[in-house]
Amino acid sequence: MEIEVQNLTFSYGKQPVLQDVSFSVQKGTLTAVLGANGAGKSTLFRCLLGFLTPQAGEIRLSGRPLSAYSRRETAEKIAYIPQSSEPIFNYTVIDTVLMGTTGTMNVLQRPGRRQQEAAMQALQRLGIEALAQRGIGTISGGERQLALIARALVQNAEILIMDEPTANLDFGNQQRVLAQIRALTARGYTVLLSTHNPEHALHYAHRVLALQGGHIAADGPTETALTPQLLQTLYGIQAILAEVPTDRGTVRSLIVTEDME
Ligand SMILES: Nc1ncnc2c1ncn2[C@@H]1O[C@H](COP(=O)(O)OP(=O)(O)OP(=O)(O)O)[C@@H](O)[C@H]1O
Repeated sequence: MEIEVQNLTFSYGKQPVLQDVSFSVQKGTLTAVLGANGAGKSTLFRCLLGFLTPQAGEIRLSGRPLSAYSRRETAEKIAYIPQSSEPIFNYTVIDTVLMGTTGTMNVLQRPGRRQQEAAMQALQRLGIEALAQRGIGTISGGERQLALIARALVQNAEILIMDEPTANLDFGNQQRVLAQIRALTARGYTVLLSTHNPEHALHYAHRVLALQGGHIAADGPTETALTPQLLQTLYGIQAILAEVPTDRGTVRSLIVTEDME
């Protein structure tokens, strides 16, 4: 197993956020983490990244306890990809990606040819190599999100943690970014991403992990775990899963049936 979480309990103060949470994630899979606002998705991610220390329980990455990893080893194993927002500095795309290599270098080292090549390769893998010399503030939100993913790829981490990677993206870029993320799992990357859009989980995720009230409300393959009952439990919304015929076969789609009047 790439990630194993056993009886994880975390609270910021007296208020427990995660209680006795256990799950495991296989290598090369895309897991969509669902849950209402405040359900604990980011908290779970911060625990997995070693930013927060749980009060109880254990996290294992590739069979080894996270607590046994040094900071550098953690950075080489697991990378965090934040939401794409307006950047403060207008670094070039390639320099932004190169920042991902700093964890693998000494403090005084500057990126060399090997790092430059790795950065270009990551841009190529995501189809945005033509943007290498553009300022990160002059490209679109979707392109910037892909650049942030490229930065995580050069970190050489096999596990990618993404906080709502499609927030702020238009409809087309949401699909393009998710398709690129899904393609990474076919290359052996393990991805956990949070999303507020269950359709994204339905179409792109191998697995769904849903949090509610500090506990796991669902955990399993998307086909079986993502049900109308789960959406009712998580969001208090009535929906049905419809089988829609398309020219590439039947596709499942969520339709909200709740009367919002
Ligand atoms: N630094 C903090 N100090 C105290 N409480 C916090 C802190 N960060 C989060 N919380 C609380 O912990 C709970 C879980 O927050 P978390 O950010 O993990 O939820 P989330 O599922 O990521 O939410 P969202 O979907 O709104 O981003 C919330 O009740 C939140 O108010």
